[in-house]
Amino acid sequence: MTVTPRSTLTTGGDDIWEGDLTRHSNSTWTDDGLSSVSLSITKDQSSEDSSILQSEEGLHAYQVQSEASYGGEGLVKYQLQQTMEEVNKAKQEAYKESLKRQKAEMAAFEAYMKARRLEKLYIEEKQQRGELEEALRMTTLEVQSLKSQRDKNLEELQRMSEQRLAIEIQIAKPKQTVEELEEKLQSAQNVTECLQSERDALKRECDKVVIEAENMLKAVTLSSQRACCFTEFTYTEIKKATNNFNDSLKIGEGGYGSVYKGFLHHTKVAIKMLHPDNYQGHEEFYRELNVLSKVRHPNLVTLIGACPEAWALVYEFFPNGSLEDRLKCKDGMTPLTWQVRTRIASEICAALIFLHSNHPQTIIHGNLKPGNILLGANFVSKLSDFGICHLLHNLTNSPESPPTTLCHCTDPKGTFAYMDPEFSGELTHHSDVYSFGVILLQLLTAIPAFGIQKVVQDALDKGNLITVLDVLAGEWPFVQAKQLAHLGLRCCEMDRNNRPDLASELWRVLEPMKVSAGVPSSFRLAVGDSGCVPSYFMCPIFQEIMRDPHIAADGYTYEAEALKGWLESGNETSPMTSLKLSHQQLVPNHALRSAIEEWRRQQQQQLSESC
Ligand SMILES: Nc1ncnc2c1ncn2[C@@H]1O[C@H](COP(=O)(O)OP(=O)(O)OP(=O)(O)O)[C@@H](O)[C@H]1O
Repeated sequence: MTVTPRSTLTTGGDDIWEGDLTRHSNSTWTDDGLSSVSLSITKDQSSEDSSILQSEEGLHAYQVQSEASYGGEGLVKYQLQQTMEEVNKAKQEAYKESLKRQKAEMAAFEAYMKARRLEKLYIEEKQQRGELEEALRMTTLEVQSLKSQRDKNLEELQRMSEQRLAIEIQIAKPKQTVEELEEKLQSAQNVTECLQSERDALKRECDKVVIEAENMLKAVTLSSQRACCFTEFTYTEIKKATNNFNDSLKIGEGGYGSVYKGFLHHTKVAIKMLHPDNYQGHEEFYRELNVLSKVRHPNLVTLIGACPEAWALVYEFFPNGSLEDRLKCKDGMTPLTWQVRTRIASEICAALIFLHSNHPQTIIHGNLKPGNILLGANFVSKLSDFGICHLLHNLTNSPESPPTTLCHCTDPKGTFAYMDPEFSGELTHHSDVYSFGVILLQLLTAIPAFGIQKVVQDALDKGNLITVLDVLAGEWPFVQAKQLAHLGLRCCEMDRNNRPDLASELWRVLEPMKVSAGVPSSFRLAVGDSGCVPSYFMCPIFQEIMRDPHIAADGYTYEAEALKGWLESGNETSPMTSLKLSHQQLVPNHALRSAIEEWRRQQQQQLSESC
């Protein structure tokens, strides 16, 4: 290979090679350098050779000259030897020169190689520099774009802070308004509190006045009631009648208080004393007095009198206790026959129809249960305990038609198992129908009230009603018992509107049952006597409207004169039941008397109006 290097090599600006060389060599080049070198120097070879030639020519000239001068062989030889030595010397010199040149050549070559390596490095560096410059350019671009983004962000930030400032200003305004409003609210609250305390003071004053007025009204009512409806007893009389509230005379205990058996004016009575802890008792006292002094019915308990001083109510005494006691056969009491039970069902139904159709105020009993059905002589049943009953104004309905929509809003007060499950603060006549249904089922079965509907329903479904009928009642006529069971269950319907109507549905079934049960029919119930004299105003003996009604030992009310005559003529039995009377004392029936008088007044008024 022939290499012609450039005249000047520059690395980083430094000259590394100078000269003008022409060389022939048999060398092998690689990128890393020279692997083998075989150089022949052409330029100076000619001058070397010429000096050798020149030496040989000089030797020859010398030989000629010395042969000429000395003409002898020894001298020539000597001169030749001298010359040869010189030639050898010259050759050695030439050889040394050649070696020197070769060395210089090698140095030059090495320098060249170095220059090549440097050049390569330079190219690489240059390439790297280009790449770096490109990267730098890209980075610069990126930086510029980031800068512009940053500028934008800064602008946005600036805008946002301006907005924030504006919002803060806006917020500050409502805050101020809120503070102002709060101040106003506070002052309004202060005014309200002042007004409230004034109102409370006024309300207290008003309540006081109302209570005073009510008390005055009650006092007036009481005094007018005293005059015609009941006898007033003193506390001393009550105390004496109960033998100083002797426990042995206590016959019952209820929500209102204790009930004592007692003797007042030689008459056996039941005295209901208010329990000291019963704060609602005063209300109940007036309510019961109010109802029982105005409403009369043979199957409603008769109130004989009261002792307002002791909050005591005095009733006719019921020797046969309550229906509850009887159904439980308490203290070995003889059980009630199915006939008596049937009659009791019809009597209580009649009493309820009477209460519900009362005019102008419908009366909802609200606490119907066997404990509040008292049994007099011959087991005539009477509804008692009107302490929580409700009077609903019934101005639109006629006296005969029971109301369908009237209701009274109250807290639940009755006994749970007898309470209308639909009761949600509204008491209507349907509530009494429900309780009556439970009583009907109890008359049939004598089992506890709670869950009785399910027991009877199951028995009916299985066709074995007979298994749940109270065997102590005797042999129930099965068809009648089944009819009563169905009636009882219908009364206990959850939905009020599905319960039967007492007057149109129940009474139609119960009245014929009562007759077929063999109960004396001479004492007709008021139900259905529309336009006529109520049957219970009539004396069963004289068959006239009573003027001085009195209760006899058999529990029925007679005209006093008629019964006295009956007894004086030697009779010791009841004119109604033909059974022996336990005693011959008569208790005035004030309530019935005032009802008759009121009825008479109305009749006269109607008569004079029609004239
Ligand atoms: N006139 C009466 N003759 C005989 N016993 C009576 C008489 N009145 C009440 N009793 C008996 O006293 C018991 C309690 O009476 P009553 O139910 O009237 O009291 P109460 O305090 O009104 O009870 P509650 O409000 O819880 O029904 C009755 O179950 C009954 O056994």
